[in-house]
Amino acid sequence: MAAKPKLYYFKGRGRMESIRWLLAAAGVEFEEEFLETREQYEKMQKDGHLLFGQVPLVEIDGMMLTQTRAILSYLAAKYNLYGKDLKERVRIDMYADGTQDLMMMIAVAPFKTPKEKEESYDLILSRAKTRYFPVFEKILKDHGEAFLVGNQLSWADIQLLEAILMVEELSAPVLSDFPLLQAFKTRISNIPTIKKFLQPESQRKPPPDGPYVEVVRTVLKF
Ligand SMILES: N[C@@H](CCC(=O)N[C@@H](CS)C(=O)NCC(=O)O)C(=O)O
Repeated sequence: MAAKPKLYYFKGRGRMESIRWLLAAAGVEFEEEFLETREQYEKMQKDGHLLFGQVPLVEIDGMMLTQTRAILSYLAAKYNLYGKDLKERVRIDMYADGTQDLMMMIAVAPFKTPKEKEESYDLILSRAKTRYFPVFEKILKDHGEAFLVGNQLSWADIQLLEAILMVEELSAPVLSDFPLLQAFKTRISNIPTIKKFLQPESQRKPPPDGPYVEVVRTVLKF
């Protein structure tokens, strides 16, 4: 049996969380090593596994992979979550890049000053409601299927659910004007592997708190 993928990152969401989501949705078990000290990070640098000196790092199929998007597209292809042809694939890429942009705005906000943080959250909610959610509502309407692309689950669906839940943590309810997205959320949340990942005991990480922000600052020295 192939070794389980191993994820090297902080004990929090950041750039690794979408990778955790994709593996979990694919029903793949994974191990994690958490970065907690500067020494650990320096050792990883010395070992030469961090291509550009950065995490996420994922050990899988005999490879040490970095660069979040490269890792996500490898996993999407490997676990049949990347459409049936190039045209589906490029739409999945567009949708996943869009939700990733929105989620990165949320991920960096806790590292800002309280005033900047407040402004960021206002901007995120406005972007979610006026830029991203209307687009996905229309895609679901025009496509008329249970999924964003084609007629089977893809990386785009998984990441959109992740993004919706992150925005809802900032201000629920955010989907009242988006009935198709509300139904999509219910539908995708009930896929058994995803339902399992949404349980409290899973490897899904909570929203960042003060101690997490401090660990990241200490390890990365900023
Ligand atoms: N483009 C890279 C960016 C990775 C990145 O910025 N990682 C941060 C932690 S979330 C890091 O390792 N920063 C240390 C540094 O840039 O020196 C990716 O998407 O994986």
